[in-house]
Amino acid sequence: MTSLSLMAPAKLNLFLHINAQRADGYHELETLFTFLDFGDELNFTCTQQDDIEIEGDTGAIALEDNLIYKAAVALRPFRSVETGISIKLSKKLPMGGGVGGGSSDAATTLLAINQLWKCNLSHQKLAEIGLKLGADVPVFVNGKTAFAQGVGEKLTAVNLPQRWFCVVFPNVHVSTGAVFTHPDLPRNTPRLTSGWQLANTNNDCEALVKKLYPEVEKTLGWLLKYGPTRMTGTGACCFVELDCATAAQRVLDSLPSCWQGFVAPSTNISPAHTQLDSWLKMQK
Ligand SMILES: C[C@@](CO)(OP(=O)(O)O)[C@H](O)COP(=O)(O)OP(=O)(O)OC[C@H]1O[C@@H](n2ccc(N)nc2=O)[C@H](O)[C@@H]1O
Ligand SMILES: Nc1ncnc2c1ncn2[C@@H]1O[C@H](COP(=O)(O)OP(=O)(O)O)[C@@H](O)[C@H]1O
Repeated sequence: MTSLSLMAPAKLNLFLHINAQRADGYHELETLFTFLDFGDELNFTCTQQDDIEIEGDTGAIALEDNLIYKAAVALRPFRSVETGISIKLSKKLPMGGGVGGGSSDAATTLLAINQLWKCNLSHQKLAEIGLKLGADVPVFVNGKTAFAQGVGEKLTAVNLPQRWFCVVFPNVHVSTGAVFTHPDLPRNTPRLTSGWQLANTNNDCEALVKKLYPEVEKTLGWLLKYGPTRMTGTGACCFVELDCATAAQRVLDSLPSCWQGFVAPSTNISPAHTQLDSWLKMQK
């Protein structure tokens, strides 16, 4: 049966400004998303049974709560072949880490099953479907480094120079919802009207998350000696930007054993899109 393997890459928020809160509780953001050439691995295979199976590193997440499953269910109405799907997940990204692990898995699932079930949906349509699964899903479906506004769905592609990052996960799970519903979260950063200089930006969630999770504050302090350091999304992952792989690896090698981490280069095009393009060429 036809099969397809794609990465679900990590994302970093190089900055994250919160401008306002909408009536529905979601927040208007301005953020700069970039992808890393590192992430979960998903293998998709069409099956004779008319069901959606997920195996591998699903952790404690129930099938119906898994964003991979939700993405597959969302595409079932558009299926034009009589097959089910079996999905093997190899998890590399920390859950609830601010690197978009769940959202990226969902987006990669939409991209892959759109092909295998011959749904023939545009990426615009997949992004609309993805937005219902999570605010971060559209940027992964779109697959380009982007300045994002709205809740994260209004995307303007940008090209950034490649940088190397060491990303550290201080082993605390930060709930995105808990941060966004916290009374102390700043929600009134003025919108960027004429572009941005990274030096004049920040992550508006950082001060609150440092207060709620001292381990995050410790991680940011430890990384600071190596270079410009920031928390991604609502955390808990923090990153330091470096000039080359060697410098990034040196940071990882000196990481305290109580923390996890990885190093990877940034990429303006999501690896999932690069892999999908190669797969499509081979189908011709
Ligand atoms: C904060 C960001 C920044 O990129 O990333 P993470 O830290 O999650 O990686 C995203 O906006 C997260 O996107 P995502 O992780 O898909 O969040 P969702 O599941 O849509 O929302 C989880 C909860 O976060 C809050 N939320 C999320 C996005 C947003 N623009 N405003 C919000 O208020 C809402 O309370 C929502 O119920
Ligand atoms: N396949 C999945 N991988 C990771 N998290 C998932 C998955 N499916 C559902 N989730 C849930 O989504 C949450 C993380 O969503 P995600 O978009 O990855 O945010 P973050 O960027 O904070 O990791 C996790 O707390 C987890 O409960």
